[in-house]
Amino acid sequence: MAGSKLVLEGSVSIKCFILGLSVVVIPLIRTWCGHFDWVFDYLTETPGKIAICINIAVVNGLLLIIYRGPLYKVAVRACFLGVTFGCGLIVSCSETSWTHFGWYVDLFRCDLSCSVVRLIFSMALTSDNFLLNVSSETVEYTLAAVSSWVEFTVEKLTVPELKQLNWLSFVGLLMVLCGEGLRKAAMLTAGSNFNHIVQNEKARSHVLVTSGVYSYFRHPSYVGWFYWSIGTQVMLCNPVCILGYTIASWRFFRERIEEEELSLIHFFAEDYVEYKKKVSTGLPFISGIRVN
Ligand SMILES: C[S@@+](CC[C@H](N)C(=O)[O-])C[C@H]1O[C@@H](n2cnc3c(N)ncnc32)[C@H](O)[C@@H]1O
Repeated sequence: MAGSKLVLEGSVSIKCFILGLSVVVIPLIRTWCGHFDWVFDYLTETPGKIAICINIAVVNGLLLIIYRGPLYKVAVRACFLGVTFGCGLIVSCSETSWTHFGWYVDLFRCDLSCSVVRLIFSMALTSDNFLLNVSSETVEYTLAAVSSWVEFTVEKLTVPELKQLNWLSFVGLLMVLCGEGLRKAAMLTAGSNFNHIVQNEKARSHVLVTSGVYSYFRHPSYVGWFYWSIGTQVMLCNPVCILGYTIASWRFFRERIEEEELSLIHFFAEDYVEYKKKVSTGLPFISGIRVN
């Protein structure tokens, strides 16, 4: 029963993501008749904006007719991710000084819309998995994202040359891709033992994972996430947010690791203590919970 719900929600989210992504067709139709470099201009011109608004309204109307209740929530979120991913793609492919911002939007969307990967892990694919629900952590996440957009825009207008450091943006892109790769590798390795909410009670099926990426770092997904978040700001050449994200993520993971390791020692006792002795957390200056 739960399995069929999972497959249904998974297929709805994929279909709606693609439906939202259809936004890329609008400037492409015009591009086939003209030059590519005005694709971005088209997005910012009034006819382009109207065409995109009409596209979104039509798609949303379709979703309202087709889906009801919780399935509509899944559909509308997946579609929203598709639309923003599509807009990011258009900006990334255009000859504009906003290209790096387009990369950022797409990589950010990729992270949020990893419903396909989550399907592989057989996790419950509810609207929670899009990480767009309002919880205190999501508010902080949104604040962090908004401050990076504000910094990017302000500096782009006041010190535009700072946003043209292509080599730095490539370093950031590399950090984002490697971080995301490590995080996904951790999820794949841990399988059903990987839970987005730190567990306080041990499930019967929960076993200690020490192989694969877990043999290099005790917290590979947090290592990946840490460098992914800083990488997004390096990519945007945002000096203030690079510092802010580094401090905020470091403090967040230090606390989270201590909380998580307390439960893990409770669950696996000596086995975890032994594992802790052999493998480091992977995060700079974070050693995890102290064991006497
Ligand atoms: C979001 S996952 C993060 C896992 C790990 N901290 C990482 O960075 O890859 C959190 C869940 O993973 C579980 N967990 C963490 N390390 C584990 C391990 N080595 N083996 C099995 N479960 C683990 C914790 O009990 C927690 O519920």
